[in-house]
Amino acid sequence: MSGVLVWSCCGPKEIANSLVGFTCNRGITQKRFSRINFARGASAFSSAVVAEPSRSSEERVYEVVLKQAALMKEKKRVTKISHDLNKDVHYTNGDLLNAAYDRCDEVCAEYAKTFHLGTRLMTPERRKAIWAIYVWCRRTDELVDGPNASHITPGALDRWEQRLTDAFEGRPYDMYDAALSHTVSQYPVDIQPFKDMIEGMRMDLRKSRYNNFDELYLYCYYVAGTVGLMSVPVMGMAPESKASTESVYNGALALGIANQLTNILRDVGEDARRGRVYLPQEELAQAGLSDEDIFRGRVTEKWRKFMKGQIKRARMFFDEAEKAVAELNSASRWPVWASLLIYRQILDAIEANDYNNFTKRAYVGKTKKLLSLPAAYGVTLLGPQKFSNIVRW
Ligand SMILES: CC(C)=CCC/C(C)=C/CC/C(C)=C/CC/C(C)=C/[C@@H]1[C@@H](COP(=O)(O)OP(=O)(O)O)[C@]1(C)CC/C=C(\C)CC/C=C(\C)CCC=C(C)C
Ligand SMILES: [Mn+2]
Repeated sequence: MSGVLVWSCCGPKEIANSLVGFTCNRGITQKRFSRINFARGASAFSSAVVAEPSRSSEERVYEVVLKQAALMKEKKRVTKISHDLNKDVHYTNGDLLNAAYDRCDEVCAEYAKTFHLGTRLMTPERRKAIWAIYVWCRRTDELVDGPNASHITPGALDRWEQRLTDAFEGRPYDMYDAALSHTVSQYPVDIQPFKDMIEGMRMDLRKSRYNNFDELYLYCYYVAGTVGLMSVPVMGMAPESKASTESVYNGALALGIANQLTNILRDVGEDARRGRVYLPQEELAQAGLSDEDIFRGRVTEKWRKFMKGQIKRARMFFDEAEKAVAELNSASRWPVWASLLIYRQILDAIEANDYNNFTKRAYVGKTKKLLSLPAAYGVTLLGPQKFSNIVRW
């Protein structure tokens, strides 16, 4: 557990020290080791740890985190803009830009009602930027998950990436891209997490099994951790925050990972019907389970025990994220708390379904979702500790 604390609370010097510690430890971070041990038991993983002399996914992702945090501190982007976006014809026409953001607003309201409601407390400029990022993410996800998914090739993803670069360089292709183009000209948002999300979609095209948690972690970073990294520069940190920018980025990354792990645990049956098993093969084997058990879809004692470990690990990522939310700009905290509280309840719903995630979909009902909004507001105002002392939840 101490490793987890190191991960989220230390400053750059301690992080650097802990990374040095790693190298001496055959390239395995104490953080990763502790995190996995916490959920699964040390012996189950020691062989995987020794057998992997190269850098772990967490270390590789952590490098991106450091880079993004440095960029936010410098308040500049790496990608060179070919010209001043604010002088560009697209942006001098305020009506067109407003229309572009309005379209993002509509998509967001349609696809993610509660989240959309949650963004209402953000400043108008920030919420428009978050909508633009949301829409780009949603469209990217739809490429591989939507109705045309079977036609999507690596070439199509390459073209999508080229379009992304164009948007970042001030050459938007359509209205939604115009909103994104404007957003990235206003906030220190870097292109790397966006490219990484597309990489996650490529991974989905070529891979349907994950050998171990290290592989799954990388996938989760690509498709969801990236969302956290994209959002922080827009949400902003609280001016009074004493936390390091790196620790806030780590929290944002953790929230993305937690959400994606939850998503995977919720969708085990649905994914299996599409021939996909995201659960780490080595962990399944360690629990005496295999793909066959998943395709058969019977809730056994072995399955329950296995799921308990997986849920525990997802909750650890949520806990890690929680610590960072309070460091965000106060106007941005509400939607983040709301999304955290709602998504975390999916894990409770899996438990309430007696771990039957083969044929029963764990979901958070409308009422619970709506109740999460005032709860999130309460936590935003009081902080999680004081709030839970007042309300038992
Ligand atoms: C306030 C807030 C939540 C802001 C994020 C807004 C945003 C840009 C969301 C984009 C989400 C999106 C469409 C991602 C594409 C890939 C994807 C679908 C990932 C899965 C999301 C869940 O969607 P859903 O349940 O609809 O899944 P299906 O497509 O139906 O399978 C993910 C599980 C991941 C989403 C990840 C986040 C919302 C991470 C949010 C983290 C932050 C906003 C950082 C907060 C900062 C701190 C310091 C904690
Ligand atoms: Mn999806």
